[in-house]
Amino acid sequence: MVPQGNETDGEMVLDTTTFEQVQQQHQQNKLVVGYALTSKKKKSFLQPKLEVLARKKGISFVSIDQDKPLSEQGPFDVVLHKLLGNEWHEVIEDFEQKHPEVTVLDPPRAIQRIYNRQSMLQGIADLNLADCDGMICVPKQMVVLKDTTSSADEVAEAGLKFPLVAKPLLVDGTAKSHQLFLAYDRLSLAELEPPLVLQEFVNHGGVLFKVFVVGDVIKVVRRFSLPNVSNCEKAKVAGVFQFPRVSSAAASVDKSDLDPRVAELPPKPLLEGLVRELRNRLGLRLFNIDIIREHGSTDVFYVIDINYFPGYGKMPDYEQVFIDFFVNLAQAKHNKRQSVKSGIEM
Ligand SMILES: Nc1ncnc2c1ncn2[C@@H]1O[C@H](COP(=O)(O)OP(=O)(O)OP(=O)(O)O)[C@@H](O)[C@H]1O
Ligand SMILES: O=P(O)(O)O[C@H]1[C@H](OP(=O)(O)O)[C@@H](OP(=O)(O)O)[C@@H](O)[C@@H](O)[C@@H]1OP(=O)(O)O
Ligand SMILES: [Mg+2]
Ligand SMILES: [Mg+2]
Repeated sequence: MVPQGNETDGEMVLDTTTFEQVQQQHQQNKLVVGYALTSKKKKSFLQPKLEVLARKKGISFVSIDQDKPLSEQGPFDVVLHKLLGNEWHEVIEDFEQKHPEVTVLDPPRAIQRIYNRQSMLQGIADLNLADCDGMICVPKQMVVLKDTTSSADEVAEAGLKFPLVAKPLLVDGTAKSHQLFLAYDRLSLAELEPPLVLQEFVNHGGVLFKVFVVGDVIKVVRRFSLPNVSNCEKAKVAGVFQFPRVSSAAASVDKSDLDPRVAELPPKPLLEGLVRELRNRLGLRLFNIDIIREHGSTDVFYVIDINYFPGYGKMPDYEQVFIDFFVNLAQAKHNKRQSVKSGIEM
């Protein structure tokens, strides 16, 4: 039996499958996906439509009990996880080592790399994307670990131009790690709280492209972003200003309301090349990339952010995309088992 969704205090509860039932499903060659997600993520991702489609394909979602040893639960074919804290990553890492037969989405070490806004973007500017109909850059940036007062000189030495976006260095899932500021001048840097990265603000016409990745599948949506900063504004304004979180709004932007030069999606070959390279380099299968087009250009793009297991509930058709993804995982596992078996029989 596949777990049934119940509404309790507005929250989906999907953990009614018993240990015996999980074992039974596993023996019947079905795919069992163990999940360890924050309640917010559980609610946005494990929606009823996903559950219905999954049930039809013999895929079941089973809640992982964080208070019990992971190895004593399941057996799982896939472990899907996004929780706060390093402790959890240690648990998953240990589990991965002991259970190489289980697909862990995704490996903690790979996730940790993009939870740091410095290592997140490292290497992107050097990717080999020739013949991909465009150019991928990253904004110039530097890390400030302690004293923001002395960082004004370092900013000048590094050749960074104001205004600068100040972003908390570590993304730890808290609201604070998404609290960004725009600093217009040297003096204002003293008001910022390290550790952070200071990144050049790139004018991009107020539209951002969210590129969602699920295994081999790529889906792009447009979101509103911050407007351009004019030269006049740069000359007149001083101080630091907190960013509104415009780009994580639930709704995508309608293309018809925008200047076509701004709204045009990045070329498909460029996105495919970028995602292929990033998937391999980062070792992640579930992530999204925030990309902006340099204002006035048609083919120069900047990667400004990468997120692990982002808000897929906002990706069109995410339910079917995930079902296909899981079905392919099950098929690949089956093929592997068969080839091992025939190897033994030969
Ligand atoms: N270098 C930049 N130049 C121009 N705009 C930027 C830049 N960096 C960030 N922004 C704007 O600020 C928003 C938030 O920045 P960023 O995506 O890095 O933060 P975040 O907290 O990781 O966001 P998310 O909710 O996507 O995880 C971007 O979506 C974009 O609108
Ligand atoms: O809040 P949403 O569900 O939309 O998802 C957001 C997600 O929050 P959640 O993982 O707690 O859900 C964020 O994760 P943390 O960095 O805070 O870990 C980050 O990935 C955002 O970029 C996602 O928004 P998106 O960029 O996809 O619009
Ligand atoms: Mg972002
Ligand atoms: Mg982010």
